Amino acid sequence: MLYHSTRGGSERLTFADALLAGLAPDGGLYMPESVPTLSHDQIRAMRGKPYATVAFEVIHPFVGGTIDDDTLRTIIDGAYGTFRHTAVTPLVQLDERHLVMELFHGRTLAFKDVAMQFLARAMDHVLAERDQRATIVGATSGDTGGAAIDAFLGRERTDMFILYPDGRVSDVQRRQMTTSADGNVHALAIDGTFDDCQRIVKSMFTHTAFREQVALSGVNSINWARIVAQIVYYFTSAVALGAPDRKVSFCVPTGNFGDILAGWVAKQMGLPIDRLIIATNTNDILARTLETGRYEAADVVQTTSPSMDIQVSSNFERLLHAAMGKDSNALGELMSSLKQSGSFTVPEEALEALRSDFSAARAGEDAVATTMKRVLAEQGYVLDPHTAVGVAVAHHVADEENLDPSIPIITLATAHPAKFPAAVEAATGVNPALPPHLADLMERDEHMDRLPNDQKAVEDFVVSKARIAAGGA
Ligand SMILES: Cc1ncc(COP(=O)(O)O)c(C=O)c1O
Ligand SMILES: N[C@@H](CCOP(=O)(O)O)C(=O)O
Repeated sequence: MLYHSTRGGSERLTFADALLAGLAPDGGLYMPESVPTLSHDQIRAMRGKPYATVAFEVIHPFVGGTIDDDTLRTIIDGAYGTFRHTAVTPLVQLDERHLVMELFHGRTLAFKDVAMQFLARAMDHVLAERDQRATIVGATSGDTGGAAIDAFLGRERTDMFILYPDGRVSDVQRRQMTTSADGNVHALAIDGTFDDCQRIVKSMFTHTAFREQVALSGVNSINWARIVAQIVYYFTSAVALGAPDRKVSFCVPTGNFGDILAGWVAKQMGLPIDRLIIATNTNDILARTLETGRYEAADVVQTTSPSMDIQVSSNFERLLHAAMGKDSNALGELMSSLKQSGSFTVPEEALEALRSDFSAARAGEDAVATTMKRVLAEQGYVLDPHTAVGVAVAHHVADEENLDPSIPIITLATAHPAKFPAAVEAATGVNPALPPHLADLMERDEHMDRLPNDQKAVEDFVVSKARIAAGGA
């Protein structure tokens, strides 16, 4: 199993190399040369198995032997042993047709924990095996940062720098990043949006001298290993509802397009998924793209679902690459157009391919608040605002597109309501409590560095702090 860049660079990497590399030097994202498939018998046999067992079966073919089987099992067991629910990602029925899959039982209360706990252990293993160090730089709109800092806590082979948009994350999210006891972790408040943070991080990967000087690595969903670990819960949830003998649809609160891309890969692997529904908040670039064929960035609007306040969805490039028949040159032209003019037009054939798998809609702020209130009143269940975007869109698309009512729709519950208490309380009157391990979060001391929205300033900071740049072993 080898990986290549969406932009067509000639290098072919193993899973372990792609894991450390993060983003390709040509600015593209790594993709497997082919997607492994699972037969219906293999999928059926997943029923009733523990999450970690299914995780091994799904992840194993992508790893291609670059991590030995016993170590891979240990990594997976360790990762999912950190979850507070034995099912890891349990399903909750909202009504006859709609369910939510709770992805927030990990240490930082967001779906990012599912993949990050795997990624940190896998990366640590590969670095130890090679006796190497790495400098991790990541961009976050709130959740990836906290999850990465927690998962890499105390790992001696990495220094971590997390860029977040100053003033645009919730207090709980910020404190999960700024109260780490680990001296190798740096929370950087950037004077800009998440898109600015992500642009800086991605440009660092194409700055060869810097990349090599600090042995740059990434933990955002531009790293293929993140996607792989996120594929697993599509399988566990679908088989719990009768797959492969029954189809399931998924509705995914979407920003950087990593989570829903994992669902699309699950479908390529043979999981019978009916619709993949992209749910956006007011920052609705993906919903507009599916409707009009124009990918057109607008100014980011701050919403009550801040982790989805994103315009440039990195993983959309992976989907476009497949939808355009892996034509890296044509894809490269679209990406240049995006860089120069902030927009591009999806070729007609590719658009048709996207529409055959995906539906999309947006939920504005009123719909989000109304959905939180309604679901509490009708089902006694408290949604976080991101999940509420998903539930609102799932209902809307089911009605609008007249979807087959016998096919259940699972909305991914991507965060715990306690991460966004102000928005939840304003909509429902309920003030959700943090779990015991975070009970003193709001009293802990905070440490962060404020930096301008400028790649050079961030690179200089990283070089001045990263132990590898100072010749650390
Ligand atoms: C709570 C929450 N929901 C949804 C999303 C969107 O996920 P993705 O970026 O994978 O599309 C994010 C951030 O990525 C998030 O933190
Ligand atoms: N919503 C994310 C944005 C980054 O997403 P990633 O999945 O690419 O790491 C966040 O909360 O940071």
